[in-house]
Amino acid sequence: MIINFNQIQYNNVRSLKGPATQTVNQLTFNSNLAGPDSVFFAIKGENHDGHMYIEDAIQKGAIAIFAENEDVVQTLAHAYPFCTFLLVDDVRKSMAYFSKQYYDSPDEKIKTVGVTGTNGKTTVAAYVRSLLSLLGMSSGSIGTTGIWSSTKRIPYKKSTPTTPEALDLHRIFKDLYDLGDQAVAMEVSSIALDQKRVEGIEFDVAIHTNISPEHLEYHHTFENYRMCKEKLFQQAKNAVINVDDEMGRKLVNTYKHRKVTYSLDANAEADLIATNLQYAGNGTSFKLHSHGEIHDVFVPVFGDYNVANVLSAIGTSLLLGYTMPFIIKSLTKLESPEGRFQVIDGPSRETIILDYAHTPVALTRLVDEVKKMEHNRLIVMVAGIGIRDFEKMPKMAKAIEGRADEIIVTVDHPGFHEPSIIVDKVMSGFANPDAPHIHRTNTRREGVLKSLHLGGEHDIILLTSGCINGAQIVKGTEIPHSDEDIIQMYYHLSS
Ligand SMILES: CC(=O)N[C@H]1[C@@H](OP(=O)(O)OP(=O)(O)OC[C@H]2O[C@@H](n3ccc(=O)[nH]c3=O)[C@H](O)[C@@H]2O)O[C@H](CO)[C@@H](O)[C@@H]1O[C@H](C)C(=O)N[C@@H](C)C(=O)N[C@H](CCC(=O)O)C(=O)O
Ligand SMILES: Nc1ncnc2c1ncn2[C@@H]1O[C@H](COP(=O)(O)OP(=O)(O)OP(=O)(O)O)[C@@H](O)[C@H]1O
Repeated sequence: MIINFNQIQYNNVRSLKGPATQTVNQLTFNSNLAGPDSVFFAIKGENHDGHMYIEDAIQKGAIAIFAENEDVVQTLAHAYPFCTFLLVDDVRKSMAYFSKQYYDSPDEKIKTVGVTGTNGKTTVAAYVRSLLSLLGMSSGSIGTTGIWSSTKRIPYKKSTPTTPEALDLHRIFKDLYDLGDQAVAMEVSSIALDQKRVEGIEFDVAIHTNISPEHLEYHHTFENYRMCKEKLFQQAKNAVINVDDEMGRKLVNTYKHRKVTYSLDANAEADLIATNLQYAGNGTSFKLHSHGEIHDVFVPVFGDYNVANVLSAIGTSLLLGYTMPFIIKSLTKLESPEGRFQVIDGPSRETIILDYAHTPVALTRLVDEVKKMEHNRLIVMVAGIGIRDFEKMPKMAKAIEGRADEIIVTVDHPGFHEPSIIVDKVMSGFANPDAPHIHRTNTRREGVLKSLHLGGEHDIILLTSGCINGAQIVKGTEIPHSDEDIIQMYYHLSS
């Protein structure tokens, strides 16, 4: 594509050196991935300064560079006169605006729904994708479980665990639009908001599920974390807000556009309230109170918090113009994401539940819900995540202690850490770490096998936390891993 950099609109270009026009066929922020005719964005990261790799990118064929460092731009523009150099105030911001324009603003051609919150983003994005598609607005989704069109999973190589970098994001929007989808529900992490990955997008709907401490290794303070999440609502035309959450209640006061609020509290002031939640066969039934009317609803999901997540999808559909009777009818066919309260039946009538819960709050609520199901003994596996916040690990142990018959402690994604150090950190949260029903394992595979081994007739085996992209991240490498495969193999071998 021929680009005249003088005609591109981004708000922070300080100067342009070199040719104004170039033929561009690739965007990248990683010099190792630069190829002929690429645009390279020099990002200052936690470990490297992208400015150090500009020459590397040029050697590999980059013909335009976005950079913030004036001295570097001066020197390199002189050395590489065939290359275009754009000096900008904020490379990440420029990357977001440039990517949007490069792909012809695909975010404006489809409805965009952004989901933020400590717990529930993946679940809500999947519910919104499913509900909108059932209502006739074919919708994709973007997040931890991958990139999905309205009909299938699309095998992208992901640049990040949850919210893609801007240049991937706009390509995905374009691909979804080209596939005929009319909407996309995407997880928007606090880190993505901080790193301006969604800058320049005006969301049709922004959803807030809840907030509790998370990612403090990145944001350092809870206040920074909260402020990052709030940014999503400064770029949204409509909002869906959980008022059972403190940040949600504050948002309701500050957010001035159209909004739908939701709650599980019969006494709350909210547009959507679910009461009388009851397990019913393969799902949950409840009464939905909305503006003086009461509706009977059945939805094939488990867990009170998942009913709250369903309310956020209902709110989104209402804001996008659908009517309540149509929505309620469609909810009976709602699809859930994999690994979120995913139930597998074992051969001796054990119930194995795979659930991605990995924050102390999510673990507590998950165990509350699981205990409502009929069972003999409860076996719970918890995993410290090496690439996440170490401070939350002991709190995960506290959330489980005294609530399960057997506890297996293991590791997810050790990263560059020694697995036993991560296990020690989780163990430090138990009042009695030497109790005979608490077991240590150093890999997720061992943890799953130990849990299955301890399970018997009518037991529930709850395997928490999980994989990113079907893999365990070990020393920077993705090692393929699937709990489901291990479960299948275990029962096959022992039968
Ligand atoms: C911790 C963190 O914020 N990491 C992000 C950060 O990387 P970094 O600061 O380590 O980058 P760096 O290694 O210092 O390098 C700086 C720049 O130099 C470039 N470089 C480096 C070396 C080289 O040879 N050539 C080169 O061009 C790098 O490509 C990069 O652009 O900047 C990169 C470029 O923007 C991001 O892709 C990267 O996300 C990584 C992949 C990541 O794992 N992020 C996680 C923490 C994340 O974003 N998580 C959230 C939430 C997940 C959840 O749901 O809980 C998410 O949305 O995924
Ligand atoms: N609304 C909710 N409130 C509390 N806990 C929830 C809620 N929704 C889901 N959970 C719990 O949190 C776990 C993770 O859910 P989900 O993957 O949807 O969250 P997430 O925000 O996408 O997390 P991540 O970004 O780490 O993937 C679920 O498996 C469940 O145990």
